[in-house]
Amino acid sequence: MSFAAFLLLLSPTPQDAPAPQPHAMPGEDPVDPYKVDPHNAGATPFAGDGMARAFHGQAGIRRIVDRFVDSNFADPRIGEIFMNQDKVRLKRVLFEQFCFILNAGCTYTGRDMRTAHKNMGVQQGDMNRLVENLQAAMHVERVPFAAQNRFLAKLAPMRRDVVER
Ligand code: HEM
Repeated sequence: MSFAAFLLLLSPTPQDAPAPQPHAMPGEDPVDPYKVDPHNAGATPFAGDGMARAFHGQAGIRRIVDRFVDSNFADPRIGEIFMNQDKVRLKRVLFEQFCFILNAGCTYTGRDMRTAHKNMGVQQGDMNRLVENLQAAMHVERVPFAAQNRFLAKLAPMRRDVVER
């Protein structure tokens, strides 16, 4: 038997394999189906390439998102909300969202903010803490302060879809 045929034997049959999620990366948990729409990102992108440059392009955005997500998971105040959530997916879609909004050349394929944060019980204090973690990650990447604040101002209105009252 050829090596390729042997591998085929080992692979799960189509009936066993869960339906692949469009856009998902290896290691992600499946999520309930939803419609992919750029509006799901919750904000319109900046014009021009100034913001993308301030964040050091896709590589810089990737570093910020990785650090930001890790700090949220490790956070003594809000880490509990992230516990048992899919970090692989969160890093991917959050990168897409930031990259899309910063006009750095990405499409957002994640869920809308209301659906993504439904029944999570997020309070205003949690949101403040998350913003502090984002500020710290942008600071490490040396994003100029004015650009940090322009970006935070884009995210601020999403509060109404994230925070529960
Ligand atoms: C403007 C503020 C926020 C933005 C832009 C944002 C963005 C996102 C995005 C893009 C996703 C992934 C959506 C998807 O999987 O399709 C997500 C999921 C998540 N967010 Fe946020 N988020 C915000 C605030 C918060 C806050 C304040 C918390 C809690 C302190 C939080 C906790 C989570 C958790 C735990 C998930 C994972 C949900 C899951 O996998 O089912 N988020 N968020």
